[in-house]
Amino acid sequence: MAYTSSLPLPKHLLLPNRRSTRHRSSSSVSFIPAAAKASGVNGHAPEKPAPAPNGKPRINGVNGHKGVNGHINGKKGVSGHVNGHADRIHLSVSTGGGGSQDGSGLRVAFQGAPGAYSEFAAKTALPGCATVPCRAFADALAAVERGGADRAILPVESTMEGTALRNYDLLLRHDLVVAQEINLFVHYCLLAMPGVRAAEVRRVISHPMALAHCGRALARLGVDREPVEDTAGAVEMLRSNRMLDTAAIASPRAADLYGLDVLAHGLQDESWNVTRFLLLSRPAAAPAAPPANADAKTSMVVAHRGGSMAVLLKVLSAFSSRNINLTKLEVINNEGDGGDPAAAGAGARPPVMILDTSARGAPTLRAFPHVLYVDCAGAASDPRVREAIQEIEKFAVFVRVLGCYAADSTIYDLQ
Ligand SMILES: O=C(O)C(=O)C[C@]1(C(=O)O)C=C[C@@H](O)C=C1
Repeated sequence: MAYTSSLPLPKHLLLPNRRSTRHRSSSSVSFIPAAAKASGVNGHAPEKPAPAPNGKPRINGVNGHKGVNGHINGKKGVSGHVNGHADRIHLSVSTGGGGSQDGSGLRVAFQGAPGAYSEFAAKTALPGCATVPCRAFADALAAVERGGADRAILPVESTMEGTALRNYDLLLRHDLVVAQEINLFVHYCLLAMPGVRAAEVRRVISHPMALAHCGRALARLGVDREPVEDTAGAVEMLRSNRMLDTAAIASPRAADLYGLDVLAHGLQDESWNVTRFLLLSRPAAAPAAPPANADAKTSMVVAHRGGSMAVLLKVLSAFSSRNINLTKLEVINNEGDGGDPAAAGAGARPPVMILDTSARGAPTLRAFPHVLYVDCAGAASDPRVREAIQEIEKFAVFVRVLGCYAADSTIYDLQ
């Protein structure tokens, strides 16, 4: 499993590949904001912060992280620095596509039933939006492509899981761009039908990620685990089937929404559990460039011929020579098989499929065994970022810019 870490702890910079598949490796450096962690005590989540000016609860991010290239991203936050840490407020983001600042008029597709974390993330990013439940993330993305929704929301990394490669795979197959990012604190609760006691629970159902994130607590409970489509879907299932020997892992909000009892709070193995979501849009309906007062971020995927170390150095040099900070770097390789899954044998992961929208005519899906996922500070229109991409294009097989949007280091706490 890939691992995502937060700065500024140097030991987090180079992390082992924990993915169990033999032929694909993935290693990442990725920076979900770490400010609140730094201010927490003994690994416990810090006290709940005052609500942000827009009424959303927030945990302040740090704007003083050291980046991969050692460059310090020391730009001023909206309210200035304290000891090098910026107390940032939520950046307002132009929603484009006819929506207003708070997203009213926009339909946001999410995976799961009402009450899923993805829906909360959408509603936090765009409080005025209408949410559209979908069975799977693929359906949410397809809804946007077909015009049935204006945005899709996709969890792409978490502090416990690292990069959600399954969702990057989806993103790359679609002609959609990143319009906005949002970080959400994920608190898991154990929910059961009213009156059911913890000792009566024999089985726990939830989204596979939620079950994985709560592995230790579930082992202590000694219960069976069963994966279902999403956390809120598990709660809905419990309710509609009046299951009395089963509990669900979901949010406290889902408990309210479906009228279930909360048997336990904070079930996750790590108290610090943040998920980063991306809001995706059709390219034509994406917001214009981020507002001038916002720090911009550009996401891209770089496909190359392999020989990762040399390529990696060249990519890093393209950015560091221009003093551009990286906020994410994920290396994906099919190892030892030249990228040929047939030669690699059973268990090999197929190459990454990326929709190439650059050519004239219909976009085509292309297969690449070696790719890098890169997020850098700065707008795609910034001459330094443009030049860095042009330099990378000289040695890469293919580069696709996935979006340029306002960087948001705020972590929202919906507890
Ligand atoms: O099932 C949900 O509630 C979701 O929004 C999905 C999802 C995920 O896919 O990672 C999102 C965040 C949580 O970590 C658990 C599950």
